[in-house]
Amino acid sequence: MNKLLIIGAGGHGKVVADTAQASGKWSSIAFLDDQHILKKNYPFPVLGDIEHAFKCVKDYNYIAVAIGDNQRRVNLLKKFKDFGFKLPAIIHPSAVISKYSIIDEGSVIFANCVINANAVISFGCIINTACTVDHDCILGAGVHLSPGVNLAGGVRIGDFCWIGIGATIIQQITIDQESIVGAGAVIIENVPSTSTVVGVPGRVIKRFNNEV
Ligand SMILES: CC(=O)SCCNC(=O)CCNC(=O)[C@H](O)C(C)(C)COP(=O)(O)OP(=O)(O)OC[C@H]1O[C@@H](n2cnc3c(N)ncnc32)[C@H](O)[C@@H]1OP(=O)(O)O
Repeated sequence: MNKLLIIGAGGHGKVVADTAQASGKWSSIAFLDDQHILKKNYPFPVLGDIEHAFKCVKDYNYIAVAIGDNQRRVNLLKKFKDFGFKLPAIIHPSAVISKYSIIDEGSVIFANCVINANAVISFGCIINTACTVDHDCILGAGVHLSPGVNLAGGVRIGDFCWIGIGATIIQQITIDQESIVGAGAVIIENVPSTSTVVGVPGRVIKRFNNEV
């Protein structure tokens, strides 16, 4: 039977567990969290801290990392993969996924998302509730689309970008790596790497964590 460990028992972890359970692919689901003493009243057990994973590989063959920090999530996924865990793509049954799209391992796709033809969701992405990713979009590793993000056709998003809740990105735009798009922004021009962009239309307010 397939058994799933989830690293991180916070809010995002709850939704990952709920999504995994809804997908019906796991006979057993449990969490690991470094603050496991605080995590009572979860519908799934919290077995111990994150290091405990290395003792669980014989009992739990799959692992998901439910940590919001994009770089840390990807680093942990790679570490657990090297150790012998399988990394599932966890997809809610209400999501509509084109058979011509690619969803890489370690990614999660929550309820009511639509992923259209030729889209690529790379390693360790979070496609949060009710996002649409249209045809030919390419998302790098560790991208997080917050709830309700809409990407038009052919959008490219670099590694470790975070796109805020309700943002909209028009067709053929490139958002370079490690950038942040603010909640509700409408992006109509390419965004350079390590930028923070907010507003309608989007404007860069920070680069390399400094004001511009
Ligand atoms: C399931 C989940 O919960 S997933 C998580 C969903 N959450 C989100 O999507 C949150 C997205 N985060 C944001 O939008 C944030 O405001 C960020 C990341 C864009 C900016 O955060 P910070 O870097 O801390 O910027 P800060 O708060 O200092 O704001 C800087 C300026 O930008 C403005 N600003 C910040 N965010 C926005 C926004 N989304 N739209 C318009 N203006 C904004 C601020 O008002 C401020 O303006 P001022 O200088 O004129 O006062």
